[in-house]
Amino acid sequence: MTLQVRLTHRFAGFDLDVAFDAPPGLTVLFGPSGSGKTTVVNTVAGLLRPDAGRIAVDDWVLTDSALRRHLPPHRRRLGYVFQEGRLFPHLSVRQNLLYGRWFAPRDTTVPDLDRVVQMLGIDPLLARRPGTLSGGERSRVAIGRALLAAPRLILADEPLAALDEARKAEILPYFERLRDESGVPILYVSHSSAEVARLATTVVALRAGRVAAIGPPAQVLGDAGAVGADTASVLTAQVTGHDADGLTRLQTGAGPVFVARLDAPPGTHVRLRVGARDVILSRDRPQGLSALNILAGRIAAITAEEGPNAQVVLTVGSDTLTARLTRRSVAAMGLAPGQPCHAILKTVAVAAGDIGALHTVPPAT
Ligand SMILES: Nc1ncnc2c1ncn2[C@@H]1O[C@H](COP(=O)(O)OP(=O)(O)OP(=O)(O)O)[C@@H](O)[C@H]1O
Repeated sequence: MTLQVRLTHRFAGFDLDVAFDAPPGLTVLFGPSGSGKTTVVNTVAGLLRPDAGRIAVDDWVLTDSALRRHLPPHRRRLGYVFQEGRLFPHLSVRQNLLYGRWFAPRDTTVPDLDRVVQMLGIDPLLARRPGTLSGGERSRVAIGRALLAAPRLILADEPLAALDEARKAEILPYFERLRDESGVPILYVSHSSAEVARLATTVVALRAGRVAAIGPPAQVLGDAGAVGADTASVLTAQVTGHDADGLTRLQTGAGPVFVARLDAPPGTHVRLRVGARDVILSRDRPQGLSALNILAGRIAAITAEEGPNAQVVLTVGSDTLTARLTRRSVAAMGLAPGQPCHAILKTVAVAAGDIGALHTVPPAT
């Protein structure tokens, strides 16, 4: 199933004109405050009727201004996951989950409650009321409720924004499962490039009401025109072992990388996020540095930014790595496309772990 969005809408002082497809998997709408993310989501949800446009999931048309079709929100077959879950406080977790089913049409196969409960690890919570749950537990219940409505599309509007880092880390794997197992496109709004690197199958970067870039996270996060100062790279790697001093060894296409111990067995595939500001370049292989993570690559492109900085894009193995440095440094080092170069990574974040085979939730039809 693919969500197709084409829409134009004008508010006083704001002009939205976007077109994108969200294929199966998780599509992040990513952009700064005021770029139009919520307006797009509200239009897809049916809460806002756009001036013009067409929104469809395959041939299920939600909005088509030319046909004057605009389905009301409750007939759109959407599952919602909001900040804090927005659960009903007077109902138990079980009743909240079953509430989702009311929205599933009679002729659809609703995912099995037990399977969803197992997938989200919420079995011990079923008899409790939302008021007694942690923020992360509430989010998991909200994901379950959305799935049990047998939706054709899941909308998640900054679902982690209200959670602290520890709770975010707890809930992210469940969004990965949802992405990998629900079979339903997920449209996910976020400000956070870390969430994009970890979760996105596709990124739609919005800027001032327009699509600035669309593509896989490695491509869009490396595009300064699309994501501004937050440029980052996504590298693919595989866990090769755990060392006695508490570090985990990973193999990238351009050499080994060490990170703080990762709770994942050898062979696990992970995505690494490296901010462009966290990369230092050296023409020669540096010696005597405290940095552990040094990758050998080749300069693919150098782009001047506005102001004193430039972006240098390296090919490292089959990935690309972007470094931000001053134009003065680029000139002083005599950097040019095609040259071999070493990248010293000051900080490496593990963005996503392979979570292995899990109980499959049958796709909603
Ligand atoms: N009902 C409305 N009437 C007038 N202007 C609106 C309305 N809703 C949104 N806007 C304007 O449209 C622009 C885009 O807003 P929107 O909420 O879609 O941005 P956003 O990317 O979701 O921002 P944030 O990340 O802060 O939630 C803003 O300039 C906002 O002020």
